[in-house]
Amino acid sequence: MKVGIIGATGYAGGELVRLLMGHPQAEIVWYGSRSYIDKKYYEVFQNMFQIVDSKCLDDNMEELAAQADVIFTATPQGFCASIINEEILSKVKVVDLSADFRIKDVKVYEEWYKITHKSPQFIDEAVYGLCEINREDVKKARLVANPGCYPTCSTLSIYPMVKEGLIHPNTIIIDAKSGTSGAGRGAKVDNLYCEVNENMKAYGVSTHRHTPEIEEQLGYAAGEKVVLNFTPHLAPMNRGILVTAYASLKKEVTYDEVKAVYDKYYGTEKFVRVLDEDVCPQTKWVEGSNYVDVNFKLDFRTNRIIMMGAMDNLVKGAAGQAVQNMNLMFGLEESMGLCQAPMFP
Ligand SMILES: NC(=O)C1=CN([C@@H]2O[C@H](COP(=O)(O)OP(=O)(O)OC[C@H]3O[C@@H](n4cnc5c(N)ncnc54)[C@H](OP(=O)(O)O)[C@@H]3O)[C@@H](O)[C@H]2O)C=CC1
Ligand SMILES: CC(=O)N[C@@H](CCC(=O)OP(=O)(O)O)C(=O)O
Repeated sequence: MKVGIIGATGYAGGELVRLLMGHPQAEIVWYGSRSYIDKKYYEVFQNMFQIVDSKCLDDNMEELAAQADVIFTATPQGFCASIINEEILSKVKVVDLSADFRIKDVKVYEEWYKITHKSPQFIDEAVYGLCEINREDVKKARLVANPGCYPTCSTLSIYPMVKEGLIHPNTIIIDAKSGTSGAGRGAKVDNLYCEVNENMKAYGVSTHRHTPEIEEQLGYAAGEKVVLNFTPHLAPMNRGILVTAYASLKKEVTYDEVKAVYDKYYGTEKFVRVLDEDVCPQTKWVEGSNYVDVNFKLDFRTNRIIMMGAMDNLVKGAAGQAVQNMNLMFGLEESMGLCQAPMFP
């Protein structure tokens, strides 16, 4: 399968290259860039020295669509929507890592992202690529909206409880932490070493753009509109997302009952691991892998449940999930190229 990556010189694009190098059916034919056109790819990422000798190319989607079977857009918000058209989609499948096609209500997208959507006509068709939940639709898709990093970890951690109607969805509070690679490779003062190292800070409090994405996905599970609190924090680590979410229980439940619910949804899932009782997910246990570790704790004193999740933002939160989607779209084994065990320590 011939693969083109627009935004191959970013963190998510770089991770796509790393994963696809180990994919037995994929050959990268286009290393797309905006700032490094004609430079060798390994000059941008020296970890690819003597591994990738190709040059970076521009973002000519028409030419790329003629050469590739699948295109990944690992580009800023608004880019994919600005270049997609019917001709491209008739020739090639597209997995967009940005948020352009994740939110079904274009007004909500424009309000939270502060940009005008350039291709609203494709929003309905796009499939939200949370593989464990939308697998059958992904298999038939031409255009997949790869979920956001926080929404992947948050939704998978909470989904079984909402779907089974065991919690009041409007009491959900999500506290999340991310490593700095989640912010991309672009230079920003907030992400300088001295600002991040030995420091923890909340950001986007009550305004983070992943809020409506999580609300929409949990809303489908609940069968009703969901409104929740989501607070992200920047953590002094390269990779990883940790979610701790709280919600009120609708009725008394036992550990075994809730464990059975998580096993019902994830027992046969390769990439979602429901940990043993009292084991809390850690970012280090999933680093470099496509796994999401989830678990929960019942707090009988407050009649609330605490739901936890950990994953690597660049793998299951971006490039790994994008490859998982590609595998489904092309009828390949879903885990192909994604079986790396997590790195530790
Ligand atoms: N980092 C993460 O953990 C996650 C990221 N995402 C999403 O993936 C996308 C990429 O993120 P990330 O890799 O972190 O960002 P980076 O800033 O690291 O990379 C952005 C990439 O897009 C390219 N680019 C920027 N502007 C343009 C443009 N106008 N035309 C064409 N290419 C352009 C850059 O090219 P160049 O360097 O050559 O200028 C670079 O390759 C974003 O939509 C992000 O929200 C989703 C989930 C997780
Ligand atoms: C640490 C950090 O800054 N993280 C980014 C999330 C990046 C991301 O995943 O963006 P999309 O999912 O929307 O494409 C942020 O909070 O904006």
